[in-house]
Parts: sequence; structure tokens; C-alpha cells
Amino acid sequence: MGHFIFLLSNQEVMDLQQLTFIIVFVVLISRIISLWVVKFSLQTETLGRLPPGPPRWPIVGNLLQLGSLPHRDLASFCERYGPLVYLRLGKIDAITTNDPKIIREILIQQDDVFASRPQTLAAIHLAYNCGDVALAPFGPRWKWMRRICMEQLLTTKRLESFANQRASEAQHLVQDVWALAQDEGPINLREVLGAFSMNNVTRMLLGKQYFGSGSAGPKEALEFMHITHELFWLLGLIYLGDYLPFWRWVDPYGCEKKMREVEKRVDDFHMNIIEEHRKRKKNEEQKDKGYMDFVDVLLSLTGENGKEHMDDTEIKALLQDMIAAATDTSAVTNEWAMVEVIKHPRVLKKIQEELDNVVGPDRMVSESDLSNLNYLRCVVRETFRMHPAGPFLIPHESIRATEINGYHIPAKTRVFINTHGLGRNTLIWDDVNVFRPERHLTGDGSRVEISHGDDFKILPFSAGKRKCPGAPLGVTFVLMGLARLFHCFDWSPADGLRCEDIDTEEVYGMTMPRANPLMAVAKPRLATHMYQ
Ligand code: HEM
Repeated sequence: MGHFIFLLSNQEVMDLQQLTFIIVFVVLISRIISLWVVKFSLQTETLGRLPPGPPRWPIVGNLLQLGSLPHRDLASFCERYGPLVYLRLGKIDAITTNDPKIIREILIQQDDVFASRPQTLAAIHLAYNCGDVALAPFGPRWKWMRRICMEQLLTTKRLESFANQRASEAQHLVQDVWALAQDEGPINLREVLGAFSMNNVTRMLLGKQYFGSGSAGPKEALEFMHITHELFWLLGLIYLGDYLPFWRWVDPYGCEKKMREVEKRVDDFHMNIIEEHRKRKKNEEQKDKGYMDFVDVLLSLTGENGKEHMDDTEIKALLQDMIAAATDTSAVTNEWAMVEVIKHPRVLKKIQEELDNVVGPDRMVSESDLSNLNYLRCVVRETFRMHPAGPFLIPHESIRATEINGYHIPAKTRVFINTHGLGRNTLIWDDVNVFRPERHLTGDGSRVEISHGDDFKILPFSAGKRKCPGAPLGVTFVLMGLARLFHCFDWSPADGLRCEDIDTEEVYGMTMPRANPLMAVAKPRLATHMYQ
């Protein structure tokens, strides 16, 4: 060999070195690929076939095939590969579906297998090390926390005790819009609806109103708004560090640093609220039980396993969940409903006809009217079909390996139930992109249900063990906000835009808002004294 090289020119030696390098590289790569294929076929033989899915790259898997609207990407995979699709996201196994039968299999038939949550970095940093309800893995701690929600905080009796506060917030909403409507200019409905939803939630949770005349003070209100926005943004992020461990070493956009910063500010904020309540409790030696806010209730409960009190961390984790789960979901849904209704004046007219029949012009809508507003209920159902607040619910995770439709699903598979894809699935809905509330009317005139029915064709609040425990309250927030706004005002698009030109572009997140805040013009339609 040395002799052979001796006969070659310098250039030829270089060529040979390059050639050797290329051969070694090709051999190495083919060895890696063959090992990968062997591992894959061994896995297939021993464990069964994985569901079909798009081809994937080594290391990153299918991550590069997801863009800024991942719910739309996953829906297109389902169109191409079938109702149950397997994806490899970095080191994580994942499945996705937009099919009612498979969703029912996951959430009902195999509920005990799929009732867990992935331990993402956001859940670790922003939900007290997964010590809350919404992001906690399935287990005794989650069961205990969820029981507190169901048996102490969100009971019918407790929610009734806040009925007057909700009524006064509904009246604030009307008064706010009326004041803004006086100069006939455009109104930012995102701000108005956000304040309505935030006030409803903070009055019930913390005994405080952050927007309007009873505001807890501009500095505290601003801090609250700021940290909740950052929290939502970080919770909604698909953070690559969860899928590719090496990404965490680099963290090029400083996401984990941001999570730790927000964690600290949110924690300080909650701690202040708890201290304030403790002081107040000492001073007043507790008030009439009927008016306890959620913090009062949590401070009065015994802890897990016979402890005298709940830990502060447990209280903070629950408060955090309630704020995150209750405010944005209803505000985003209300904004989407307003977008679609203003875009379709025919629908606005029908809603107002119903309101005029059921309520009339001489009084305001009350909560007892909401079950009689069947057309408005169809409008909310249609809004959930086209714009579900949680496009992937909150992702579930399988506790152990199982099978769906004969396919192997490994343990710890992340589950993306695509509710956006479900509402636009052409196999179960016709004219999927047309906003048509009438499609939900029941033939016999009975009350239209807003959460899912037996057919699982929409799924705004999920089903099974992890279903939303605040659904009845969420429905009340949404229906009440819309009923008041449509009863009291006529609506048209801002800036001379034609109704049909209002855009419905969304941005992806934990909840999925319209890309731009909705601006619209309101014209009072009741007698002036009704707004005072
Ligand atoms: C329109 C309003 C609302 C919508 C659309 C909504 C939707 C949802 C969805 C899709 C989930 C995830 C379910 C799953 O992963 O399977 C969820 C979970 C949850 N929601 Fe809601 N929600 C709303 C209002 C509320 C309210 C008002 C509260 C409480 C005051 C609340 C508390 C929760 C909690 C604690 C969870 C976590 C449940 C668990 O993991 O065990 N939600 N919600």
C-alpha cells in the first residue's frame, strides 16, 4: 500500500484521502441506518406495528414538519395517513387523531391508560413542579387536588354564592361598552372581553376586581395582567428542549431562563395574595361562609393525609390553575363568537330576535334566561366547532403500553387530540369552513348541549377523567357575555370594512386566539336608562 501511494502525485494523494473519507462516512451512515432499521423491525416484531405516519429523520424525527400552526399540520397528516397517526418528536413518541371513534377510545374506553400528562419543562417551572391539577401526572396527588376542585371550589352551591358578583360584572360589561360607544368609534373587543373574564375570575378566586371602578389599584392590576400573559405564552409554547435534550444546553432563545423568571414573579404575586387573606382572616375572624372567595376556602381546608392545613405551594398551584384555565378560555371563545357573528349579520339578526322574544327590551338578560336561548347556544357550539379554545386539549400521556385499532402505542406516548381538526373533519361535517349555527339545532326543539354529546363530534371541554371541571361555569361566562352584548348593542365592523372581509386568522397557543384583536363599532339598541 505504501508503495502504491508512493507512485501517486500530491493531488492524487489528496483525492485518495477524500475518497477514503467519503467511503468511511458512507459505511458509517449505512451502518447507523441498518442498525436503526433492525431496531425498528425488532420493535415491530416484538411489540406490534406502530400507527402509520409521515417519514421521519434520525434524531429530530418529525419535528421539522411542524410549522407555526401545528394543529393544521397534524390535521393534514390525518388526511394523508388515516385517523390515527404516529409521530416521533425528537426523543418522544406521539400520536394524533381528529376522529370521533378514536377520541372516544382514548378518553373513555382507555381512560385509565391515557389520563396522565407529560412532565414538560413548562409544567415543572410554571405549575409548581407539576403539583397542580391541570398539568399533574395521573396519581394520588392529582386525585386529591382534583377532588378539592370538584368538592370545594366548583360545587353548584359555591358557584351560586358568586351569582351576584357575576351579575354585577355583566352590568359592568354593558356599561363599559356603552361608554365606549358614545363616540361611535371602534372598540377593542379583546380588551373589553378580557377584562370581563378576568374580573369574573379574580373576584371569585381572590376577592378582587382588577378592571373598572373597584380596581385593586393600577400597579397590582398591571402586574397581574403582565404575568398572566407571560404565563399563557410560556405554557402554550412547543419548547424544543422537551423533545431534544441537547437543545436545553444551548437554549438559544432563553426560554428556560424566562420560565424561571416568570415562575418567581407569579410565585411572589400568589404569596402576597395569600398573606393578605391571612391578615384579613385574623382581623375579621372570618366572615359569613357564603361569601368566602377561593383563597379563603383553600386556607380553611385540612391538608393531604390528615395535615392541619394545605401547604402554601398547594394553594398557589391551585390558584394558578384556576386563573390559567378560566380566564383566557372564555375570553378567547367570546372574541371568536363576536368575530363570526359580526361577519354574518344574518346570524346577529336571529340572535337578537331570540333575545327580544325571551328577554324583551325592558330588562337585562339574567342567568336563568341562558337555558332558553337555544339559537345563541347553537352559536356558541358552532364557535367551539370552528375555534376550540384548546386546539389539542391539554396534551395527555399514556401511562403504559397499549393498542388502538390493532396498532402498538408505547408507554409515555404523548397524545395530541386535535379538536380543531375534529371540527373541520370533512368525513363528519359538511361545509367545514362555513359558520352555520343552525346545524346544531335539535329536531324536537329541546335544549342544545354545548359540551360534547355521545357522538364526540365536538369536544370543547374534553371527556373522561381529565375533562374540564369548570365547564358549567365556563359556559355561563361565555353565554352571559355574548347575550348581554347582542341584546344591548348592534354591531358592525370597524373602519368601513365589509362584514365578509373580517379575517379569521388564528395564532397557535395553549388557547388559540384570533391573530389580531377584533375592533368593532357598537350602537346601543335599548332605552338609555337601561345602561345606567
Ligand atoms: C369556555 C371556558 C373553558 C373551556 C373551553 C375549557 C376547556 C378545557 C379543556 C379543553 C381542558 C383540558 C381537558 C383535557 O386535557 O382532557 C380543561 C381542563 C381544565 N379546566 Fe377548563 N375550560 C374552560 C373553563 C374553565 C373554568 C371556568 C375553570 C375553573 C374555574 C376550568 C378549570 C379547568 C381545570 C382545573 C382543568 C384541568 C383538569 C385536569 O387536568 O384534571 N376551566 N378545560
